Amino acid sequence: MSQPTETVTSTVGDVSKNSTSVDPLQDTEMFPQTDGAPVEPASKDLEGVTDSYKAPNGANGQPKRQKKIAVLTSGGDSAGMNAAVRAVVRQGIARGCQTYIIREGWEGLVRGNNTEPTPAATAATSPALGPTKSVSFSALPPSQQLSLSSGALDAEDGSFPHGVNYTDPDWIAPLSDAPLSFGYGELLKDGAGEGDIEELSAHGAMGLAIADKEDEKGRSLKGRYIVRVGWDDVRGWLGEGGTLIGSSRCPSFRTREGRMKAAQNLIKYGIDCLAVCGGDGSLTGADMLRGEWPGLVQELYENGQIDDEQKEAHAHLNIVGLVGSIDNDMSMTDLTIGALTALHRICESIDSISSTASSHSRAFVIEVMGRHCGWLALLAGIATGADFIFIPESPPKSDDWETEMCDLLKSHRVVGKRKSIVIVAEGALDRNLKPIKPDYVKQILVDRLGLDTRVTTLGHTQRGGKPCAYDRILPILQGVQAVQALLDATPETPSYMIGIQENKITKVPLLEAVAQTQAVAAAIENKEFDKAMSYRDSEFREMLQAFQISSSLAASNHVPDNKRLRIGMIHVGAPAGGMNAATRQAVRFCHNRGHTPVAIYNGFEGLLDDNVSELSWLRVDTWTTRGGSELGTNRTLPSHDLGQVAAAFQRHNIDALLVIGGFEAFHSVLLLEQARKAYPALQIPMIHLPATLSNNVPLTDFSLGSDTSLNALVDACDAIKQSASASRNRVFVVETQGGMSGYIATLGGLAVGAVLIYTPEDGISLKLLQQDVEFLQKRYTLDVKGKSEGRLVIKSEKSSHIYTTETLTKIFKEEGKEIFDARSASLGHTLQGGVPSPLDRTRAARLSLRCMQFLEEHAVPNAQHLKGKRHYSIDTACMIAIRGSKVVYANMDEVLKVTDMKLRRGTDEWWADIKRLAEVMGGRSGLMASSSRG
Ligand SMILES: Nc1ncnc2c1ncn2[C@@H]1O[C@H](COP(=O)(O)OP(=O)(O)OP(=O)(O)O)[C@@H](O)[C@H]1O
Ligand SMILES: O=P(O)(O)OC[C@H]1O[C@](O)(CO)[C@@H](O)[C@@H]1O
Ligand SMILES: [Mg+2]
Repeated sequence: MSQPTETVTSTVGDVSKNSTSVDPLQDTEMFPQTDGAPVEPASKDLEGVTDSYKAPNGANGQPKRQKKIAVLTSGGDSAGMNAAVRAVVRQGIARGCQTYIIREGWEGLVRGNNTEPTPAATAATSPALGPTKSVSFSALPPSQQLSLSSGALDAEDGSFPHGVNYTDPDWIAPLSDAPLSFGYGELLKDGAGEGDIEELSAHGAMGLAIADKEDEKGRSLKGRYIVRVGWDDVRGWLGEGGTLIGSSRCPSFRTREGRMKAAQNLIKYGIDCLAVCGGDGSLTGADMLRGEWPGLVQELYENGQIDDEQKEAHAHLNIVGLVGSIDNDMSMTDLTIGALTALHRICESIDSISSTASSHSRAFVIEVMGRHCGWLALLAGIATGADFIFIPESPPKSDDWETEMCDLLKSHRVVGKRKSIVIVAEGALDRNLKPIKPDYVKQILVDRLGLDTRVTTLGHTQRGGKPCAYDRILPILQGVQAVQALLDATPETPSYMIGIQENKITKVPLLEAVAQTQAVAAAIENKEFDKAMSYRDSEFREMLQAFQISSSLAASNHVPDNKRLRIGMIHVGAPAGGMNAATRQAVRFCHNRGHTPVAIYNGFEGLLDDNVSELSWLRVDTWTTRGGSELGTNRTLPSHDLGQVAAAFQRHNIDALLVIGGFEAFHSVLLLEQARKAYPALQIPMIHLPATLSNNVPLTDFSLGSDTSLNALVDACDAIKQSASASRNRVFVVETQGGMSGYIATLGGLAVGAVLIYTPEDGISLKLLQQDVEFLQKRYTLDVKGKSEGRLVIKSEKSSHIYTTETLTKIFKEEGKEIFDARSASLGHTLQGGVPSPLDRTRAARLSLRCMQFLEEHAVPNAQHLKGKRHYSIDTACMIAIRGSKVVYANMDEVLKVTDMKLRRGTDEWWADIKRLAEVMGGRSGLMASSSRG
């Protein structure tokens, strides 16, 4: 990973100069100053913080400072920010740090705390431990309190796989050593902000009633922006939309004076590590604060606002960025926290609009968010099968885009399409940088095509609502790595931004990511659109290509007649979300290139019955949104009758084969490849596109359908947890599908905050059950009486033959005694999901396009007439796989090497370590860790 260059530094420098002029519309002052008073001189008194922890001694016998980590959310809110805050807080505590939240983004940091906490608020609650337990970290070896190396850093490209080493028992700080709650969590969750209990009380009984609701102990957040939090303060936050700690656009932080106040407040509270979750602007601000830090500290010292000790202790500030923004506009990461949830909201809306559009044969012009980035519009276009999109990075090709658009929509109408959907990104531009606005687009459609057209602006509905599964998992994985990056930071290391590339959590220098993001905007401003696209990640470019191919009916891309292929498409195994979207993209590719898409219905059984036909462009139009399998699928393998399968390929002149499905689909390609020698008709290129909710296909990190399934699980578990919480003291054992793979249980468990997860990989033993019961008893005992949270235990269906879901539930019920109760729920086939998730739809389109390109590259036309004259190497019978940060084609030999054919799963499941992480985040590891080791 290259370090930021000087040019990059000067780019950022320019931004800071320009940014002193604040756009009043962008940065509305949200919070009137409460007293207008300047921030008081910093004192070392840790106002409102009760734990008088004994810092352990360092090597020289002097007390060591315990790390203090604060987290804030800034810029436009996005779903998943709460999960990020929860992850930073819990991971920070698990690593022996003190944790703080900063309310209202940079604004809160500039303001600091103007009020003292009420006496009640100073009492940290940890019922079993007494109200103000001192935190004794002397029990921990010193190495655990400061920089712990992940050991998993991939030196090659500066990124690391998912793991901090969760399996190391010494890694985790005992949870019982720290106060579980400081009491503010519930207030924040209930939406309390600047309430003023005294003032409300002055308004009589009504006021009191409201005040009572805010906090029965008289706690208030008024004037308090830097708030100490404990483990339980962030409980129940995973499923909440927006950001519970508040966000803002803060004009004063754009000024040095504002950042000076922020620095003073950080020092005042002894905070030396800061995690910032926000968009490009917020992270630019973070980078500026870190860059200016030495100067700010010096100035505070010279002004007498901090003393020698503080100056020395705060010579460096460690900052890490988590990218939270629905726009997905940050460079050097594939996805930002919240972008996928916004895509969920958009797809829900456009799916609904589509049915009414079709009923009335109407056109709809839909505006989606994205000030400078077309990701939402592009992905929504693919996921919903829209006809035309406008995005800032890639404006329509011609200056006369009106004609370009009308021609395309007309071509769709000519083949019989009843509806027309045009998606316009908020920041859409033409090639001359003139904004393209929905009303104008509508007028064109009415005037030129005579279409009955409506405009819908989705607005802030896109930013709201509960996070999808991925926007819970991603912020947890990234939040954990953010804490790691903070603990690993030295004065010499740059500030990092935690990102993701395909399925690999990465850390990249913040400065570089910010500079590249700004370079996209600059390229657009300079009308260098190719350059702007080149700065977006490769996924973005492939998605655009997939969209263009799927919506164009032009013959201009047709290959010459003698290169045209008949490409077979078949579904094998159980249905999975995204199978139909993948097939649609494959069919559209064929039409775009002049090939013939040949559908094989009902799997290999159907092939033997000659249940085969060609698919038209229009026939697959609505398939993006359809769950299940439109072709029909079953588990029959070609080995059922290999000879007849080969004969059928010959009869139908199949030149190449796309196989979409799970483990059986992989097995089918393997069998077909192995039979190539015996049957010349099988001498065709073939590719497997993994699709199964179990995600048990070896080698690939993800199969289509697994995201849909996780979302179905999350929805169900949210409802179950609500019931469990309402009934108090209740544990729910939730059974998931997944065959011999614990993927759904593990990732689902992480996403819903399950306290225990059982998988076939790890199995269940009596000893484990005893420990788990002990943990549950401990955990419920620590809850504030009458306020117990419902807790979830996720059990994969094949975790144990003996300890079935029913048995487990009975054991928990019996052993819970008066402390907790137990119930069970089995999710069964609901996990196949209804409507496929946007991630599965778009991933399907992208991977399917790659598969078709692979087949086109390797196939020869009229394969069946060249019997015996062709010999394909094993490299032409492949699986397309997402592997770490890459999409790869792996031949059957390569796949076999990492396959356990008996257990029908991979031998190197990338997520194995995530179960340990889920145990950390659910509290089991910390609570069961001994505080007496040393
Ligand atoms: N150049 C800058 N210098 C200092 N602070 C900045 C700078 N740019 C932004 N900030 C701070 O970050 C805040 C949020 O920035 P912005 O409004 O650009 O949103 P964002 O973080 O990009 O998120 P999103 O675009 O997703 O809404 C600003 O109000 C300001 O306080
Ligand atoms: O909520 P606000 O402050 O009006 O900001 C809206 C903007 O924020 C975003 O949602 C995120 O940057 C943009 O897509 C949108 O233009
Ligand atoms: Mg932004």
